[in-house]
Amino acid sequence: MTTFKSTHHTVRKMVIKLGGSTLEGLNEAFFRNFKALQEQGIQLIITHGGGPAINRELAAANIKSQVVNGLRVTNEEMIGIVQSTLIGKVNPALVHELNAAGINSVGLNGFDQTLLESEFLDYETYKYVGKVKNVNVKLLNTLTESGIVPVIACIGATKDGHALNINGDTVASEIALAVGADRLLLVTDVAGIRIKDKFQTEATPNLIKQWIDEGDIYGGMIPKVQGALNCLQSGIPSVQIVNEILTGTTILSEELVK
Ligand SMILES: Nc1ncnc2c1ncn2[C@@H]1O[C@H](COP(=O)(O)OP(=O)(O)O)[C@@H](O)[C@H]1O
Ligand SMILES: CC(=O)N[C@@H](CCC(=O)OP(=O)(O)O)C(=O)O
Repeated sequence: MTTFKSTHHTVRKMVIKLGGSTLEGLNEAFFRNFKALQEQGIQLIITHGGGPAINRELAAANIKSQVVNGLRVTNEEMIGIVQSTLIGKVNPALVHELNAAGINSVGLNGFDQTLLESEFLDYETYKYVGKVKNVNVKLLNTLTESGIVPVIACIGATKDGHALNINGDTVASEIALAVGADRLLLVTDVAGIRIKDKFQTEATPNLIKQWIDEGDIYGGMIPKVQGALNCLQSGIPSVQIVNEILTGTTILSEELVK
């Protein structure tokens, strides 16, 4: 587990991002611990990715994709597949699992009450990839204050109704910032940042910059650490990159909610 900064504080709002790599392996302990956090009065928001599911659907359509700085270059042909996979398949499957475990959840994406108002990030380089301009915090507050967990797919919506592909880690950090979360948890398939075969327990902005420059952090880890830094620099007390599956440990342990 890589902790960017750890202070003892009371957590009231927490954003948990479930990487596509983790979605098929959520276990009973995850749901149990999630409920324990809710019972302590912590308001929870889930965001998710779905990279592996998107890869499968693109392969089935014989489309190859390219990743630049950890972001999938998404052309016009691909955005429809990304949108239908995340909103039509990955999101309802996760919402079903949560509801079946007794966690009241609703599935959302950027179009719902303009939850994620977005713009093109850089059309030349990434095509239909977005950046978040505004988050509908009121909608999220209404749900969380009613004990409902918003489960958000990482699709943004432009003012004129285009769907844009946004990396799941970016959405998670933007939402954490917008709602003023006390903690952001990025759940993935590795137990934190690994540099030359050693997991880093702590990371600083300077080290991260160096690790990216030297190629020790690459691919999907880039938007993760960038999102984490963005949150820390804007005052979110703690961001952690954790792995639920490989370590078999309880990720939502009591230590996290002190
Ligand atoms: N320094 C690093 N430490 C750990 N993982 C890294 C590092 N650099 C790149 N990665 C890659 O990032 C992956 C996690 O990102 P990603 O595949 O996007 O996961 P998720 O679907 O959970 O968002 C790891 O499985 C690993 O292949
Ligand atoms: C722009 C961009 O890179 N979008 C991501 C969205 C899904 C995602 O982030 O999934 P993970 O959480 O599994 O990485 C993609 O197309 O793969």
